[in-house]
Amino acid sequence: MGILSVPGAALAQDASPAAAQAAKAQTAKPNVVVLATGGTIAGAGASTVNSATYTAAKVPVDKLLAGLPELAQIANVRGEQVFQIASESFTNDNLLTLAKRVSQLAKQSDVDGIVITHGTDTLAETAYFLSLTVHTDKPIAVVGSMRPGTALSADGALNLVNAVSVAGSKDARGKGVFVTMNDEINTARDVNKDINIQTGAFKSQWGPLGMVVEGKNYWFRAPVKRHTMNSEFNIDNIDKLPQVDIVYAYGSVQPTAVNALVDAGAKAIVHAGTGNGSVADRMVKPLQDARGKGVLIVRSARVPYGFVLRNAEQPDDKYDWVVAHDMRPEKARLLTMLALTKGANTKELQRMFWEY
Ligand SMILES: N[C@@H](CCC(=O)O)C(=O)O
Repeated sequence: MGILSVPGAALAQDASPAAAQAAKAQTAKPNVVVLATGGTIAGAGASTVNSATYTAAKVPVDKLLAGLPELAQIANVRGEQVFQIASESFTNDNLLTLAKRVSQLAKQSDVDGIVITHGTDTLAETAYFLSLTVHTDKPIAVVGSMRPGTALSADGALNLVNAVSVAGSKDARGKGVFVTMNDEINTARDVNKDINIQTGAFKSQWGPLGMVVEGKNYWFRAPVKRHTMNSEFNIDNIDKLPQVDIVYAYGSVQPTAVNALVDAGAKAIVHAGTGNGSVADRMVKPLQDARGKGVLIVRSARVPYGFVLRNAEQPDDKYDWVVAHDMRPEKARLLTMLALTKGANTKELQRMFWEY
């Protein structure tokens, strides 16, 4: 018998088995906070056939949660609207504000797990930033959707239910920050948005950690890289992030962007090179000159899979450059910013790219 159909007489008795059972079920459920930041998961289109034409960041978190009574069976859920933006407009300040709030909540004894709803465009960046900076063993699940809730076969509802389920589970503790979309549980470090128009958009080149199906987690692997509790970065001690920018490689590329960024005060430049992080001959000197002025140079690749080898393609030891290992340029930028908050030199930054 459901709690709502318990007769009034039974409710009036403090010690009735039904009331006691309901109270126990309430306390046994995990407490999960949903921090909403916008994106398609809070988007709305003009009609059900608008799967790609819609406005992101429209629906407030309370309305999102109220539309999903299923959540109450999994956890005691409450929402907070942190931002209401499309994620391509996320800034360093947004990252700091969000991570600090996540850290505060994670310290509360009445919070068991945290979900962040987010636009998918930079979702993987935010997830990685949280995994590098929030010291907690409580599960953090970052989630979005590829279709607005108004569309046919909208994916946000199940993605959000799965995120709450993962964030509330004991077996997810200590495994860091997750991206839970399309039934998969991916680790924040490895996952990226690889497709811009399908629901199976998020992929990790090293494979998902597991799957969440009907509220149960099925784990197949665990992250081996440093994250959350084992990170040397702590958002509680970071109030500002230095300027780090990305330079993209392509045929006929010229040093214009590198020079302009150095002049604009970049403290590090991530070079999104071709192939194995290769650098055009005419770009080598400008990058060396930038390094000579104290700017850190990180050699990454615009190729989505594989990884960049040190001293292959370019003599990194000789030039005092760093390689981004398997980090995509936009994630390499995050780790580099955090390294700079600690005054890291190239040796320390390289060590961080191997470890995180
Ligand atoms: N570009 C928007 C919508 C895309 C999405 O959430 O899937 C954003 O990242 O917030």
